[in-house]
Amino acid sequence: GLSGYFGTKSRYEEVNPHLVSDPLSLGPAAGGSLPSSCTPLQLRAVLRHGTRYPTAGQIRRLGELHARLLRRAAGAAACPAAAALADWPMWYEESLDGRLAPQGRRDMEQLARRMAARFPALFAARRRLALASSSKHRCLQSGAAFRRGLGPTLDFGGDEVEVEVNDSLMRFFDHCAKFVALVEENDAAMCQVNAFKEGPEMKKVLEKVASALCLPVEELNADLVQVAFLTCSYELAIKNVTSPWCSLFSEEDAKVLEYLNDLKQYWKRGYGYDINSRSSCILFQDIFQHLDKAVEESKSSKPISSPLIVQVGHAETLQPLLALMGYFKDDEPLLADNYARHAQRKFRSGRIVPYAANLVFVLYHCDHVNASQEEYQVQLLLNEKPLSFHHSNETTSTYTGLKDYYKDILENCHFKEECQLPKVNITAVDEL
Ligand SMILES: O=P(O)(O)O[C@@H]1[C@@H](OP(=O)(O)O)[C@H](OP(=O)(O)O)[C@H](O)[C@H](OP(=O)(O)O)[C@H]1OP(=O)(O)O
Repeated sequence: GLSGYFGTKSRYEEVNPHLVSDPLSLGPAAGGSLPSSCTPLQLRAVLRHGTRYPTAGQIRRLGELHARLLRRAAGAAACPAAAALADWPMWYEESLDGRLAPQGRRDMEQLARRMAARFPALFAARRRLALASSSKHRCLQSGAAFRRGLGPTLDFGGDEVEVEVNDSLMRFFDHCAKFVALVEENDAAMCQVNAFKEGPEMKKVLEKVASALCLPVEELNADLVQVAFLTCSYELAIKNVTSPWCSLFSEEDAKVLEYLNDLKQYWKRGYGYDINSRSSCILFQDIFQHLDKAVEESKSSKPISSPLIVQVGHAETLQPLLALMGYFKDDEPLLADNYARHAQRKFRSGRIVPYAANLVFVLYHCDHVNASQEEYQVQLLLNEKPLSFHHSNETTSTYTGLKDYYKDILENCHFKEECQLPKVNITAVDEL
């Protein structure tokens, strides 16, 4: 099927297929677990919102393409694919603009229930849950759904869904002037993405789609073909149906369109430019400040003030953070002209940040089993699967070992300085 190639529009089930038959299953047991003398002290989760509707811009494009097919279908010659799509009811309205879909609420409720089942001691009654979110509607709604998923038996301080808006941590990219000016608002920054849209792989896809739709190829462009592919992904994620839009694409085409989406993620949120990941150091440091605090409290036998911290953001919250930490980095950059060389790449956004993606830091306190064992240990889970630490290749690390590995970021990455616009007016991409 095509569903493995939907990039950031992938269902969470793509990375955890066992959830299809049982949404509450914890899946295969993760290796490398800690001894029973270790108890979790703090859990910090950074989530992407659940399944959402397309953004207004994409809905507008889809409307345009659909209208074109309607006009085409009114013409003389028979063209079955175009006729089928002209008949397809265009039900997306611009007002849906990236809002959380009902499936997105379920994504979050179920994720919360699995997390609680995985860490029963932390999610026990009367533990404090600090819940924060980006100001976007889909994230606030995701936060509320997550909390609802924890259910009435867990007492997190009454019924009111208190989700704190925290854009400085969840939308740090908006507040980073250097990122906004040099990447977000700089057309030249996306030159690899734009070059790929005009390149030979996309040209082939365009010609195939144009021929299936009996349209002159000049009437199509990469953005319209991409929206057709996106619609296939949205219909599956939101409505769980295989839409007629999917029939326009083969698996080969899907791989090309996945690469197009990954190129955007790479240059806007990943390794493409340093500022993409550096802008997230404010979030990275916040995570370690809270871990530090929990260690201090534990050392002085105080109750942990924030045992559970859950924050809901975007693909563009998680992806830069993972890049800052060095995950999913290929030897070669993703470029318009090295599609073929990247068939086995690590950077596949559908595997990293599907809907409801989650990165979880768990801090443990371990009673001394022997003198050499460190008291504080950490585990990292991405989409509920252990991530190996780069410094050890293991799935658990001593807290001091982890801090030592990221010492430079923790000490020398300052959001304000990193995000300051350079005094000279640079917009050339090679100077970024
Ligand atoms: O779906 P698109 O192409 O409109 O892009 C989304 C962005 O919309 P925009 O291009 O600014 O209109 C959208 O931007 P806003 O937050 O709406 O400003 C997000 O960046 C979204 O990521 P996520 O789904 O919230 O994790 C973006 O989605 P992904 O690129 O993460 O799939």
